[in-house]
Amino acid sequence: MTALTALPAWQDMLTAADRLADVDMRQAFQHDPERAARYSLSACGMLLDYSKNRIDDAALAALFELARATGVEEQRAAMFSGQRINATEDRAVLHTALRAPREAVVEHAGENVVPAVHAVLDRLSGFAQSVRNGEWRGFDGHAITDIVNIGIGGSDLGPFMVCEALKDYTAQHLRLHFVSTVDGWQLANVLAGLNPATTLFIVASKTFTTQETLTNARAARAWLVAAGGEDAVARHFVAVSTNTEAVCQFGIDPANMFGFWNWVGGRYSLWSAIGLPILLAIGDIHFRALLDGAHAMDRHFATAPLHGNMPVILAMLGVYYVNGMGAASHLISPYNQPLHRLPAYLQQLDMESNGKTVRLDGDAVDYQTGPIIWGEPGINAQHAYYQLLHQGSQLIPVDFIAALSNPRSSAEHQTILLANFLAQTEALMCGKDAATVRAELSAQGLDEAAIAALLPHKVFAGNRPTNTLLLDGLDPHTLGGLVAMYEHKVFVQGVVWGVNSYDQWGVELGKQLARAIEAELRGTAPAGRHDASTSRLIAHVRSALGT
Ligand SMILES: O=P(O)(O)OC[C@H]1O[C@H](O)[C@H](O)[C@@H](O)[C@@H]1O
Repeated sequence: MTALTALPAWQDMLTAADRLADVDMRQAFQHDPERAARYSLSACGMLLDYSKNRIDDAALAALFELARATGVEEQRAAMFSGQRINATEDRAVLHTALRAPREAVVEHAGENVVPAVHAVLDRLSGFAQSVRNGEWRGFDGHAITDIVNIGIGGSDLGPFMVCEALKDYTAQHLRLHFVSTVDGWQLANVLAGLNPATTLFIVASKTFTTQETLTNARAARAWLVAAGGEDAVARHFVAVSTNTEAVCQFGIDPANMFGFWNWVGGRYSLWSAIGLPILLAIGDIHFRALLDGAHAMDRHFATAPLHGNMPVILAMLGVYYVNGMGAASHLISPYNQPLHRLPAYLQQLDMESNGKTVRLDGDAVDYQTGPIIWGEPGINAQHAYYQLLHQGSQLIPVDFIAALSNPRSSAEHQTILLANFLAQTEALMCGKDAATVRAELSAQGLDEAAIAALLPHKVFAGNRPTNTLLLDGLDPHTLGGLVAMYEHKVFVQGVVWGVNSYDQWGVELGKQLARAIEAELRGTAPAGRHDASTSRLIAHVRSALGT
């Protein structure tokens, strides 16, 4: 038994989950007229209603006690104050410093990092402004029309998600493109529509060693040089990285490089220079509003008591379902189309952070950790996989997310969208019992035999948990708060489970093996020792490649 499962608060959480696994939430609402108000809170332009969960005051008390007992408050203070909580990489975790106001003081290794953060931000703003207003010219004197961000993982998902989410704030005259995969189809497809003389490439890589990114960057560079010569590189390539040496080696002038720091995790980096595509798309004022929104959530997370703390509430509900009720996944259901990349972004944020089975102290866990995060825009999902949510055998907690203000959508569209949004959480909780189904079928004139045959298929058990998040609008400030809220949710869960949410050793093995297989596929290395399946597949691929 680990220290975690031996905690009285852990046992109390399990007891509460046992007691409430089959609670009838409908009855809980009937018995407590204050339930919806009591289990709701507003912060940072968002209303969170978590009343449609299998909880009561005692269960919540156990969950907050578990957070306290596992040191969430101490670890939170340690993170904000720059302690090296990413122990396996011996690094601080200070993405919160990236959105700290200019006058704030955040110490790292005895130095206030905020002035350096703002110095890079100011440089980025100046550069973005010159591209946006056409002062920055390409090799033949024309202004930039297209920006291609070349990056993967945290150097792609965050900027891409935000650029999509804030489309309404985007400069019309600049087109953004994101190239991430080393399936050369993607780069070829993007470049096919572009003019080298008016295209700016951002090579975004924290480490500047990522094979996919460097392969794409080399190909893009060759494409540019073929049109504009070597001298064109300085006008058309900028780099975002923590690795100045590798940027120089690649052939990008450090004057065209924007740096950040190893205390910013890749999946927590959209607030840093990695956010350059966002800055180019939405401009300085809106980018700073995004940072301010995230900062407001940082303050909320740092100061609100656990029971009134959005990220803590969401995190502990998640722990409750994973460990108390066996939920294996968690669905993210945004109803605003511009949030279509939010689930993918949160997949990396959550699963790369908490998809671990070894605790920080080196011991194996004896409990489940991070759930599978999945999702698509909600209304499309209603017409696809919601069947499984309503009548499937899995317990799948859902976050329903929608913006109240949606200026580009007509009142007609918005009303229908929100009606569906609300109806789903109601249906998931209330379900439809046999008596109601029977009455409906009988009103349709079905005879008793037909009713008996159809009835079990049309019953909805209900009692399925959801959180409802209503955003005032899908604006930069609120989006910043929403993203920061999920960052902190992941942090809290990581603390409870005792894992290091800030490393990602699990992605290394595949990369290591790929290097060896790559040489075999090229025919530059003899056949290696593989399992029979892999050897046979390598031979099959080699014959297709003709090597
Ligand atoms: O920004 P980079 O150093 O190129 O890294 C890009 C991505 O690749 C890695 O494999 C990690 O799994 C991610 O956490 C990271 O965001």
